[in-house]
Amino acid sequence: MEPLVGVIMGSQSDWPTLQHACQVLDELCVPYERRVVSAHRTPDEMFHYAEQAVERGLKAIIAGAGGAAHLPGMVASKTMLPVIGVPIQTSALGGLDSLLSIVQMPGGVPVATVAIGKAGATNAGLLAAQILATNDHELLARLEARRSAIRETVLSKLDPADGE
Ligand SMILES: Nc1c(C(=O)O)ncn1[C@@H]1O[C@H](COP(=O)(O)O)[C@@H](O)[C@H]1O
Repeated sequence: MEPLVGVIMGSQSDWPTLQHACQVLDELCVPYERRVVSAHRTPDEMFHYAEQAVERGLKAIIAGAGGAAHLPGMVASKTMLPVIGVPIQTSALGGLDSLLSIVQMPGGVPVATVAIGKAGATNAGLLAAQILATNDHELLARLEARRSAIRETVLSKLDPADGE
């Protein structure tokens, strides 16, 4: 199946975080591709990737980067696809550097920014799936089932001291 979501990251070292977005897409049977591409280290390839994304059939891009995290914003500047930015946790500044680099886009070029790290990557996968589900009833049903399962888990553990 042709990929509908592009999962890109500034470095292979971001994979432990971005794999959580891919796990969600796998779980929901959303076809995706994954690739390392960097605004800083491979700028020409990054522009090419962003420029070709629509005509290659992608519907959303998840872009993770750490530190001076320019990748999501630069990709967003070169495509009309929705771009979801995932801030990578960093050892120097805890990921606040990544978060602020991604979230503070100038008006006119949006990046949908999620939380730092694993939970953010998971939500990025879900958000991409929810965008696709606006046009896919079966995917919507899978998302609803996943949400119901979360609800059931919480309801089954209402007493926080259960199991002590
Ligand atoms: N923020 C960016 C960009 C970019 O924004 O284009 N390219 C790489 N990086 C980040 O550099 C960090 C360290 O990378 P290395 O581990 O390869 O040194 C990674 O978190 C990556 O996302």
